Amino acid sequence: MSRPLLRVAVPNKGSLSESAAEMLREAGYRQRSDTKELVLVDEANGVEFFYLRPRDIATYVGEGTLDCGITGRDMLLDSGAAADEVMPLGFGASRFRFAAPAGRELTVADLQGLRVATSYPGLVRAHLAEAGVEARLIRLDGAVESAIRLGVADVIADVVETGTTLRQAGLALFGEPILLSEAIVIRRSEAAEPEGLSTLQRRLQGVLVARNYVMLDYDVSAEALEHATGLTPGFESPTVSPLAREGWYAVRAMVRRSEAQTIMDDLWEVGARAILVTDIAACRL
Ligand SMILES: Nc1ncnc2c1ncn2[C@@H]1O[C@H](COP(=O)(O)OP(=O)(O)OP(=O)(O)O)[C@@H](O)[C@H]1O
Ligand SMILES: O=P(O)(O)OC[C@H]1O[C@H](OP(=O)(O)OP(=O)(O)O)[C@H](O)[C@@H]1O
Ligand SMILES: [Mg+2]
Repeated sequence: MSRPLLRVAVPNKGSLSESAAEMLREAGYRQRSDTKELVLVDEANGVEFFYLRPRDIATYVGEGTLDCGITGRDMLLDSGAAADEVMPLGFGASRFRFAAPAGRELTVADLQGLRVATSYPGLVRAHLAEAGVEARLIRLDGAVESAIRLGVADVIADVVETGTTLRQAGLALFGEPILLSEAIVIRRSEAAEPEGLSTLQRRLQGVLVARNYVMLDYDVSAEALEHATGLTPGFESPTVSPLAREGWYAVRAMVRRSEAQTIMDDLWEVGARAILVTDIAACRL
């Protein structure tokens, strides 16, 4: 008997869509070749992908019509849907912040009675309630940075990545970040774990590791072995094998890609030689 397909929501447009599809491809799944396709069945991997607006994904997953999905943490929390984050995906990072015309020194307490424009009213309402501030929310679909200049709001709350859009609108940030967001996998709250979700998660985790880690190999003498392996402890522990040459060892360990060059310098200093770095194509840890 064939297993039911895992039904996965993927952003069809916007900031997250390309990176999400790329990550799923790296995890071995088929992805659509035409951006107009709405559904793609990957029979061999037991998954069916539904391409939906990122903002709607939490609703589908929360209602249980789809098993899981990829969306932004900010969108999940804004939606109020009965869905939970199961893993962060390391792309689509942004901050959700208040901004006002540059030079207007404000704090969150000053928002009492002011008009706040945003595309994320759920998120802002919850944040203001926690701060005990009552403001009037003006819900806009996008291009929120224009709301102040056009006279419909006093301040805005919006997604900030580089800050370029804010600066161009003559706005400046104030207050603490409301949220640090990134792309995440979500599933329905308080429901049995969908069959196949743990495989999807392991595959995506494998992509994250392959992206963020490299394999380091080197040769080292018995005297320097302890010092060298201290620099490369690996995940569990490094693989140490004796070399044909008496008193020498080959060591293999995973290290963070961002730290590889510094670790190579340090290994050289303690006497390691033939230090090699190779990419990891895929992994399950
Ligand atoms: N520079 C960015 N601009 C907008 N969203 C970003 C950015 N970087 C990351 N994100 C994340 O992407 C998601 C927003 O996606 P998207 O921009 O596709 O939605 P949207 O603004 O509602 O749609 P659209 O802009 O197509 O109307 C959010 O989770 C957000 O945090
Ligand atoms: O800090 P930055 O790098 O400038 O990026 C943030 C901007 O990008 C997003 O807009 P998007 O392109 O999604 O358009 P939208 O406002 O219509 O959603 C977001 O809403 C900000 O406006
Ligand atoms: Mg947008």
